[in-house]
Amino acid sequence: MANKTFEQLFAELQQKAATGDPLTSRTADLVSQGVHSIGKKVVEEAAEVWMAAEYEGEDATAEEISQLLYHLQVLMVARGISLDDVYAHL
Ligand SMILES: N=c1c2ncn([C@@H]3O[C@H](COP(=O)(O)OP(=O)(O)OP(=O)(O)O)[C@@H](O)[C@H]3O)c2ncn1[C@@H]1O[C@H](COP(=O)(O)O)[C@@H](O)[C@H]1O
Repeated sequence: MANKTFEQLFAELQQKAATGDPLTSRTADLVSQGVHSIGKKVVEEAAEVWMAAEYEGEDATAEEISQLLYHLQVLMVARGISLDDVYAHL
Protein backbone atom coordinates (compact mmCIF):
# COMPACT_ATOMS: atom_id res chain seq x y z
CA MET A 1 0.00 0.00 0.00
CA ALA A 2 2.52 2.61 1.12
CA ASN A 3 5.32 3.49 -1.27
CA LYS A 4 7.66 4.28 1.60
CA THR A 5 7.65 5.30 5.22
CA PHE A 6 8.45 8.73 6.61
CA GLU A 7 11.84 7.41 7.81
CA GLN A 8 12.66 5.80 4.46
CA LEU A 9 11.86 9.02 2.60
CA PHE A 10 14.09 11.02 4.97
CA ALA A 11 17.03 8.68 4.40
CA GLU A 12 16.51 8.94 0.63
CA LEU A 13 16.39 12.75 0.78
CA GLN A 14 19.60 12.93 2.82
CA GLN A 15 21.28 10.86 0.12
CA LYS A 16 19.82 12.99 -2.71
CA ALA A 17 20.96 16.20 -1.00
CA ALA A 18 24.48 14.83 -0.61
CA THR A 19 24.98 13.26 -4.02
CA GLY A 20 21.96 14.08 -6.22
CA ASP A 21 22.10 16.09 -9.45
CA PRO A 22 19.96 19.27 -9.29
CA LEU A 23 19.05 18.68 -12.94
CA THR A 24 17.34 15.38 -12.17
CA SER A 25 16.62 15.47 -8.44
CA ARG A 26 14.03 17.91 -7.11
CA THR A 27 15.54 17.47 -3.64
CA ALA A 28 19.06 18.37 -4.76
CA ASP A 29 17.64 21.33 -6.70
CA LEU A 30 15.67 22.65 -3.72
CA VAL A 31 18.59 22.20 -1.31
CA SER A 32 20.84 24.10 -3.72
CA GLN A 33 18.31 26.95 -3.73
CA GLY A 34 18.44 27.19 0.06
CA VAL A 35 16.17 27.57 3.07
CA HIS A 36 14.40 30.72 1.82
CA SER A 37 13.08 28.97 -1.31
CA ILE A 38 12.25 25.76 0.55
CA GLY A 39 10.43 27.73 3.24
CA LYS A 40 8.20 29.33 0.62
CA LYS A 41 7.32 25.87 -0.71
CA VAL A 42 6.46 24.70 2.83
CA VAL A 43 4.05 27.62 3.26
CA GLU A 44 2.54 27.03 -0.21
CA GLU A 45 2.03 23.32 0.45
CA ALA A 46 0.55 24.03 3.89
CA ALA A 47 -2.04 26.30 2.27
CA GLU A 48 -2.85 23.58 -0.27
CA VAL A 49 -3.36 21.10 2.59
CA TRP A 50 -5.75 23.53 4.25
CA MET A 51 -7.75 24.11 1.04
CA ALA A 52 -7.90 20.40 0.22
CA ALA A 53 -9.03 19.52 3.75
CA GLU A 54 -11.77 22.12 3.57
CA TYR A 55 -12.99 21.67 -0.01
CA GLU A 56 -11.68 18.39 -1.47
CA GLY A 57 -11.85 14.68 -0.71
CA GLU A 58 -9.72 12.49 1.50
CA ASP A 59 -7.47 11.26 -1.31
CA ALA A 60 -6.68 14.75 -2.60
CA THR A 61 -6.06 15.90 0.96
CA ALA A 62 -3.75 12.96 1.65
CA GLU A 63 -1.78 13.80 -1.51
CA GLU A 64 -1.35 17.41 -0.44
CA ILE A 65 -0.25 16.25 3.02
CA SER A 66 2.39 14.00 1.42
CA GLN A 67 3.73 17.00 -0.51
CA LEU A 68 3.86 19.10 2.67
CA LEU A 69 5.70 16.31 4.52
CA TYR A 70 8.16 15.98 1.62
CA HIS A 71 8.97 19.69 1.65
CA LEU A 72 9.26 19.75 5.46
CA GLN A 73 11.79 16.93 5.19
CA VAL A 74 13.72 18.83 2.49
CA LEU A 75 13.83 21.82 4.85
CA MET A 76 15.11 19.59 7.65
CA VAL A 77 17.85 18.19 5.42
CA ALA A 78 18.84 21.69 4.26
CA ARG A 79 19.12 22.87 7.88
CA GLY A 80 20.86 19.71 9.15
CA ILE A 81 17.96 18.77 11.42
CA SER A 82 17.54 15.04 12.05
CA LEU A 83 14.38 13.04 12.68
CA ASP A 84 15.51 12.52 16.29
CA ASP A 85 15.88 16.30 16.70
CA VAL A 86 12.17 16.60 15.86
CA TYR A 87 11.00 13.46 17.67
CA ALA A 88 12.58 14.84 20.86
CA HIS A 89 9.84 17.47 20.86
CA LEU A 90 6.88 15.17 20.18
N1 LIG B 1 7.78 12.75 -2.21
C1 LIG B 1 8.21 13.51 -3.11
C2 LIG B 1 7.49 14.69 -3.52
N2 LIG B 1 6.32 15.22 -3.10
C3 LIG B 1 6.16 16.31 -3.85
N3 LIG B 1 7.18 16.48 -4.71
C4 LIG B 1 7.36 17.53 -5.71
O1 LIG B 1 6.77 18.70 -5.25
C5 LIG B 1 5.92 19.23 -6.28
C6 LIG B 1 4.83 19.94 -5.51
O2 LIG B 1 3.73 20.07 -6.26
P1 LIG B 1 3.26 21.49 -6.73
O3 LIG B 1 1.84 21.35 -7.10
O4 LIG B 1 3.64 22.55 -5.74
O5 LIG B 1 4.15 21.61 -8.03
P2 LIG B 1 4.69 22.88 -8.71
O6 LIG B 1 3.99 24.10 -8.21
O7 LIG B 1 4.70 22.60 -10.17
O8 LIG B 1 6.16 22.88 -8.15
P3 LIG B 1 7.31 23.89 -8.43
O9 LIG B 1 8.39 23.06 -9.06
O10 LIG B 1 6.77 24.96 -9.33
O11 LIG B 1 7.73 24.38 -7.08
C7 LIG B 1 5.49 18.03 -7.10
O12 LIG B 1 5.24 18.38 -8.44
C8 LIG B 1 6.71 17.14 -7.03
O13 LIG B 1 7.61 17.51 -8.08
C9 LIG B 1 8.03 15.50 -4.52
N4 LIG B 1 9.22 15.23 -5.12
C10 LIG B 1 9.88 14.12 -4.74
N5 LIG B 1 9.39 13.26 -3.78
C11 LIG B 1 10.13 12.01 -3.46
O14 LIG B 1 11.44 12.38 -3.04
C12 LIG B 1 12.36 11.37 -3.42
C13 LIG B 1 13.54 12.02 -4.12
O15 LIG B 1 13.09 12.69 -5.27
P4 LIG B 1 14.15 13.46 -6.21
O16 LIG B 1 14.96 14.33 -5.34
O17 LIG B 1 13.32 14.23 -7.21
O18 LIG B 1 14.95 12.38 -6.87
C14 LIG B 1 11.60 10.38 -4.33
O19 LIG B 1 11.28 9.25 -3.53
C15 LIG B 1 10.33 11.13 -4.69
O20 LIG B 1 9.24 10.26 -4.83
